[in-house]
Amino acid sequence: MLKIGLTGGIGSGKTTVAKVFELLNVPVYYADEASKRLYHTDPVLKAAMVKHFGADVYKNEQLDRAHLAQLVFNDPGKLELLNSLVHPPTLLDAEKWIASQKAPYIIKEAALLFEAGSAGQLDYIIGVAAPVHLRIKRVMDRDAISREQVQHRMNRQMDEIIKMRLCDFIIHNDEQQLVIPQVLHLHEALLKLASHLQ
Ligand SMILES: CC(C)(COP(=O)(O)OP(=O)(O)OC[C@H]1O[C@@H](n2cnc3c(N)ncnc32)[C@H](O)[C@@H]1O)[C@@H](O)C(=O)NCCC(=O)NCCS
Ligand SMILES: Nc1ncnc2c1ncn2[C@@H]1O[C@H](COP(=O)(O)OP(=O)(O)OP(=O)(O)O)[C@@H](O)[C@H]1O
Repeated sequence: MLKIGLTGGIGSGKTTVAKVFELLNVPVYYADEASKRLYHTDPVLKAAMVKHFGADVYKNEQLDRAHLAQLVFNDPGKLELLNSLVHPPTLLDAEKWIASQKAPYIIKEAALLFEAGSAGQLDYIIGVAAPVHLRIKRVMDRDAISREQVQHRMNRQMDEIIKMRLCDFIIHNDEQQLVIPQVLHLHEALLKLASHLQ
């Protein structure tokens, strides 16, 4: 089974692209969803979160994401600490999920694939690229947040050009090219690559 990473900067369209792969019956692991689950189900992570970020990161047993985002995206040291707490259990969770799958190939979708050190888990990486102005606009519309809030997160991620250079395949999610034909083309190529492994 081939293990494929799917990454891109904030608002590039990773999740949108991942949903198209899911329609083609490709199992997809969403790292951001997994980390949000682990904040609630992993007692070691939960205790560390309370210890380092205070009891009010949880409200009625639910992680207060807006509060945590406010804390970490304005303070690089705090973000580094959060990453060091949540990325290792997410990597482990992904490994377990991958081991439980049966398919020609699976996809792991993550914004911070390179930054969190999970690229080594994977055979090939797909990058989703979109112009910065479009990424900012899409996230502002999707999350009803300000340009500055999007920019703060963007500033904490690897430069898009460097990230795309590290990828094996690129899907262009701009206003010129259609996404679905690109995904179909890549799906055929990945199935072929996977068949060589059997
Ligand atoms: C701080 C949290 C709770 C805010 O939650 P919120 O629902 O507002 O954002 P969400 O998780 O959906 O992230 C939206 C986008 O923000 C960007 N982003 C999220 N975490 C980070 C980070 N640690 N560094 C840089 N960018 C990030 C990504 O582009 C991501 O796709 C959350 O982002 C978080 O737990 N982050 C740390 C875990 C992580 O690194 N997740 C991202 C991929 S695994
Ligand atoms: N080709 C497109 N045309 C129009 N809207 C799009 C397109 N691709 C993505 N979007 C929209 O842009 C927003 C961001 O896309 P998506 O959530 O897939 O990005 P992402 O890379 O997963 O973002 P994040 O890093 O914040 O998790 C969503 O609201 C999505 O519906």
